[in-house]
Amino acid sequence: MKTFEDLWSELSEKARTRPDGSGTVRQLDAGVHAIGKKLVEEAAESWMAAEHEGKERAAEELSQLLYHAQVLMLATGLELDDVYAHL
Ligand SMILES: N=c1c2ncn([C@@H]3O[C@H](COP(=O)(O)OP(=O)(O)OP(=O)(O)O)[C@@H](O)[C@H]3O)c2ncn1[C@@H]1O[C@H](COP(=O)(O)O)[C@@H](O)[C@H]1O
Repeated sequence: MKTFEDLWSELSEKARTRPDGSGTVRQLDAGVHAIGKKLVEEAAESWMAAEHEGKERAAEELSQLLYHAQVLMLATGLELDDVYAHL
């Protein structure tokens, strides 16, 4: 099973090597504003799923929220430790 740190390594590598067909590269090219909107959308979908759609759907939406949080971190030039420092 993939962890948060595993995903971070994978996305960092995608950002560095920019492989064809990567959705992450597409999102990074779209910029912070577009990524931020996607993050908010996934947050709302996570909330709705948790309140109305059950645990499995909530887990699915929350995984997408975590993904988009990492994309925003990459777009902003943040490292995991920069965020972990505030936990
Ligand atoms: N975990 C994720 C992940 N979670 C969410 N998403 C993106 O978020 C979208 C979900 O948004 P929605 O629910 O709104 O679905 P949608 O409306 O079809 O999304 P849109 O594409 O229209 O924005 C998906 O379509 C993906 O674009 C993800 N995209 C990629 N990953 C993982 O990231 C890694 C790198 O992916 P690539 O960069 O695509 O190679 C791989 O391990 C992937 O599994």
